[in-house]
Amino acid sequence: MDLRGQPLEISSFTFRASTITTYLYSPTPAFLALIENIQEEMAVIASAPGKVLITGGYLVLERPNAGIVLSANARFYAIVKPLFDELRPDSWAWSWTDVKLTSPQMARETLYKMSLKHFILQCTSSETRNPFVEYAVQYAVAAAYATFDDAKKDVLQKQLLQGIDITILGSNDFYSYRNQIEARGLPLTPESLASLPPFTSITFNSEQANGENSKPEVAKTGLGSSAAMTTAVVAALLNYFGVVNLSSYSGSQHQENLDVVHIIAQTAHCMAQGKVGSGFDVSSAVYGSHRYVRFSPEVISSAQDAIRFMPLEEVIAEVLKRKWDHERTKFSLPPLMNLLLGEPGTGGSSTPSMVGAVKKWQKSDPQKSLDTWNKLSEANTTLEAQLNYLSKLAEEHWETYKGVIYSCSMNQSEKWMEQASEAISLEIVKALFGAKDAILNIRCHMRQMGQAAGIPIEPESQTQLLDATMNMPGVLLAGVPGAGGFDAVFAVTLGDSGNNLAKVWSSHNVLALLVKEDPRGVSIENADPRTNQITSGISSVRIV
Ligand SMILES: Nc1ncnc2c1ncn2[C@@H]1O[C@H](COP(=O)(O)OP(=O)(O)O)[C@@H](O)[C@H]1O
Ligand SMILES: C[C@@](O)(CCOP(=O)(O)OP(=O)(O)O)CC(=O)O
Repeated sequence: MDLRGQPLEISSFTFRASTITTYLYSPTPAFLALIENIQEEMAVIASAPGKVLITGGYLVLERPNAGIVLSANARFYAIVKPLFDELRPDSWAWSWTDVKLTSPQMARETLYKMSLKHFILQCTSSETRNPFVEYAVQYAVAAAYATFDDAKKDVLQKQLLQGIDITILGSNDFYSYRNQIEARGLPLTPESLASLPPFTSITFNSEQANGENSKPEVAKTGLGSSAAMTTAVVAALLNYFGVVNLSSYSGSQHQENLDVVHIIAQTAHCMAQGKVGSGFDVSSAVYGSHRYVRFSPEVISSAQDAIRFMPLEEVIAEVLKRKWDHERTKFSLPPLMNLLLGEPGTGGSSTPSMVGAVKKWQKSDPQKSLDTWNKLSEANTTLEAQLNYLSKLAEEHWETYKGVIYSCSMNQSEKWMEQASEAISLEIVKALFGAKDAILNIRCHMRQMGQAAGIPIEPESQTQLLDATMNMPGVLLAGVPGAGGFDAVFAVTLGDSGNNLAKVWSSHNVLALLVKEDPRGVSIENADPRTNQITSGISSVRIV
């Protein structure tokens, strides 16, 4: 069958891609031509979620401390396709190709030349650079060369000579639109957020990133746009080249594919950031919600050194072979519980400088800092255990669980005990209190850590907001996610109580975001999100 010129669906590519892997061990020229054609026609669209780290801020930087990370329905999209329709006749002699990166929300278009020998990108337009995407492209191409045999390398070479056209789009939820909402005279409500068009232009923070309290370049909510962006680009490229096939959702092959995406995205993200963080954000962008224990930093730091004297292809081959020992255990919120985020309008924080301050404090006061860390670790473990116990109770006693959660959702916690009429419901309420006490302990030790390190981990303004939030009917947990600071706060609410909380937040100038938990990790999309109209605002105007 001649497929030339025929439009192909992603689903047919999926089938072909798996067939490609099988047949390339003995490819015929006709078969290679067919593959080339299919790949030429295809745009690959990948998406990866943002995150909220609800326990484990700072501690998760050190193994074996765990962090509970929830992925969000806020997603970053990468659309990858050939830049030129046809191979130019003289292209066989080229030692470079073209890469175009478009970020419509930032009104940026950046052009690069990529060396086909070293896979290094050189910016040829004067536009601002995007190191996350640059590393993602270089490492994904190097990963393809590192894993392909000669026949596949030939196909890849031709695919690269067609140029790479990358478009990146982040859901509105990654960014703060408070200023636009205010400028349009709209109320500070989730409904106003939902009325914004999908992939609205991003507000740049007015202050320059040079002062000590410098704000990030864009007004963001703290959902980890760089990790989701890097992961989406890596996944789209690896799928486009045929290194992985992310379209099949189950089985050990899928897990292996996800692991390859994780290694390349994590390595690219670290290099772009110039530091090796815990990696929970890239991990949740790849695997979705889970309990995370970090990888040993050496798996990447050795690559950072090797890059100076080894060809990139060999460095990446080596990184792929290393023992990646990050742990990811299934975790999800118990049923009938919802994640809610509230943006207090204080502008976001710079995480690296806060991490630096905590590390400095650990060095200067090892005894006390260890004591605080041990207490924090204990409280984190308790919260996790209580939530897991609630999930178990829900599974074993669904009707009772449902009844208790709904009645507690309409009451402040001081009245929760009254909702328990027999042994099982009492057990459920006790576990709710166990979780609530644990988050209060976590907050207390986080505040102590902030005071000792001289940084606002839970600043006074957030303390007031969180205390008021925890006193609202149906609120189980509230806290500062991740590193804390002035980013959006989180709450976990019972039943439908999140709607009421959103209203109360609005009346206190706190904007409830449209973000919900969505356990899905990286995935391949079958349509451009701009035509598909995928936004959390459209999927739900209601909060919970
Ligand atoms: N839609 C986008 N297009 C291009 N670059 C983006 C986009 N969204 C975020 N970025 C870039 O990603 C970086 C944000 O990363 P970072 O400061 O680590 O924030 P986060 O905590 O959200 O990961 C910024 O440099 C920003 O320029
Ligand atoms: C301190 C940390 O443990 C958590 C930081 O969490 P955030 O969610 O605040 O992170 P950013 O998205 O980078 O702002 C550092 C780490 O684990 O890397």
